[in-house]
Amino acid sequence: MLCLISILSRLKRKPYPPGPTGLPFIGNMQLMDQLTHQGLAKLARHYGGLFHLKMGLVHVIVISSPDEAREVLQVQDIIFSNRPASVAISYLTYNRADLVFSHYGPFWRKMRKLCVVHLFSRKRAESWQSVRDEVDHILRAISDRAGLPVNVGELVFKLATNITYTAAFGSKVFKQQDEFLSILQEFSKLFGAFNIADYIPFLKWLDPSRLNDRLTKARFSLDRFVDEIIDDHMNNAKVDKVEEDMVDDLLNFYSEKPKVTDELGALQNAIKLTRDNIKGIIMDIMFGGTETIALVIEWLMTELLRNPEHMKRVQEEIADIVGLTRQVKESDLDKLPFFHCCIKETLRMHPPITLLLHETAEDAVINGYYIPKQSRVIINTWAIGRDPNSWYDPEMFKPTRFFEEGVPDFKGGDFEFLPFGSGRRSCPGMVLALYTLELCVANLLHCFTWKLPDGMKPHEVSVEESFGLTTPRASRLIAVPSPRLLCPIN
Ligand code: HEM
Repeated sequence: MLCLISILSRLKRKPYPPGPTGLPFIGNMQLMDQLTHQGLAKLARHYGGLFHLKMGLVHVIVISSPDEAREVLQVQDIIFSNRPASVAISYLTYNRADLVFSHYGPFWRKMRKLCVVHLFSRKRAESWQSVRDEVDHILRAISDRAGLPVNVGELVFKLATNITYTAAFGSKVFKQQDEFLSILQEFSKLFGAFNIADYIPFLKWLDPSRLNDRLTKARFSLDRFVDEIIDDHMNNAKVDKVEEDMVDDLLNFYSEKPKVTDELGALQNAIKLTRDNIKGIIMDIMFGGTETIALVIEWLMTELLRNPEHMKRVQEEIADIVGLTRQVKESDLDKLPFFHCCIKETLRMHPPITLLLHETAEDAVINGYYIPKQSRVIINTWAIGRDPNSWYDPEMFKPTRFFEEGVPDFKGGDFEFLPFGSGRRSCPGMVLALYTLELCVANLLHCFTWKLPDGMKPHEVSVEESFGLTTPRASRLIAVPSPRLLCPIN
C-alpha cells in the first residue's frame, strides 16, 4: 500500500529540472570533478540556467542565470536560506555554532545582528588601527625590495591575514600567528576533502574516507589555541575601548559573564554566546575575511598589469586627488570613481567565492520544476558575472562599463552581479571588506610603479585559476615595484 502511495505521489509530482541522466544508486557521482565553477558553467551551457544533479542520495540544484538567482535569493528566499554542511564542516563548526553554517532561523538572526551591528560595521573598521598599521608595514616591506621581483600574491595574503588576525585577537598574540595559520590550513584542507559519507549519509558511522582522526586533532588544536586567548582576554580586560579587539567585543556577549545593566545591556542580555559560538565566529572571520580580500587584490593587480592603459589611468586619478607627497587616506577613497570601476570589474570577473551554497528548508517549485526539501543549491556567481545575456564582452576587463547607465551593481538587488551574494545570507562583511581592500590596493597603486619581470609582455600574464572553496590564480603573481612618491614611505 505504502509503495503504491509513493508511486502515485511521484507520478503527481512535477519533474526535476533538466540534467544529465544518472546511474542507479550513485546518480551523477561520476561528474564529481565537474563541481567547480567552470565545470558547472559548462554543464549550464548544455542544460540551462537551472539544472539538477543527483550525487549519491543528495539532490543538487545548480543556478547559473540571474532570473533563477532572483527566485532563490529574493522571491522564495525563506525556503532557500539554509546552509548545507558536510560531515567535516558540522564537526569543525561545533555543529553549526557559527554564523556561516547555521541554518536560517532565530539563532542565525541573533548571530547576524551581532556581526552586522557590532563586529563588521564601517565605524568599527575605521577604528581598526590594524588596517592602517599593516598597510604601512607592507608598503615599507615593498619599498625595501624596490627594483626586485616581488611575489604579490604572497604579500597580499600576508597583509590580509595580519589585518584580520590583529583585529580578531589584538596585537599581543601576534607571535603565535604561525601556529594559528597552520591550524587554519588543516581546517581548509578538511573543509574541501572528499568524503563519500556526505553523499551517502548512512555510511557515516563507517568513516569511509578515514577523516575522523584528522577532524578530532584539528578541532582539539583550535580549542587549545582559542581557549587560551579567551581566558587571557577575560583575565586582562582592556580599560581603553579603542584598544578592544573582536574577542573583547564577543566576550561582552559571553554567557558566563554576569548580566549587565548599561546601555548595551539589552542586546547583551538578549544574545548569549557560548565558547563554541565565539570560536565559530572567529573561524568565520578568519576564513571569510582573509583569502577573499587577498584574492581580489591579487586579481586586480593582475588585470591592471595585463591592461597598462587602465593602470596608467587609475594611478593618474589617485595622484590628481592625493598628490605625490603622501599616501592615500580613508578620506580620499570616495573621490576615485575610475578606481571603484576597476574594483567592480575585478569582482565581476573574479568573484572570490564563485559558488554560493544554500539548502532548501522544504519542497519548492521553480519554473514548474520540483526542488525537494534538503536539496543543495549552488549559485554560480562566476557564470552569472560572465553571462553574455547580461554583459557585453564578458571575458574582457572593461572597467568603464560601470560608468554606463543601468549597469548592474553589487550593492542593490541586481542578480547579474553577485560577488557578495544577495538577500538574507549575503555577506555581512562587505563594508569592512571594501574598506580594507580599497585602502590596501589604492596605496599599492599610488606608492609604486609596477612592471612585469624578465621582459614579460602584458598579454603573457596568466589568468589561469585554480579551484577550491575560493578561486585564486593558478600561480602567484610576480611584479617589480619601484617608488613613485616624492617622499619616503613612513
Ligand atoms: C572581498 C571580500 C569578500 C567577499 C567577495 C565576500 C563574499 C561573500 C559571499 C559571496 C558570501 C555568501 C553569500 C551567500 O551564500 O548567499 C559571504 C558570506 C559571509 N561573509 Fe563574506 N565576503 C568577503 C569578505 C568578508 C569579510 C571581510 C568578512 C568578515 C570579517 C566576511 C564574513 C562573511 C560571513 C560571516 C558570511 C556568512 C553570512 C551568513 O551566512 O549569514 N566576508 N561572503
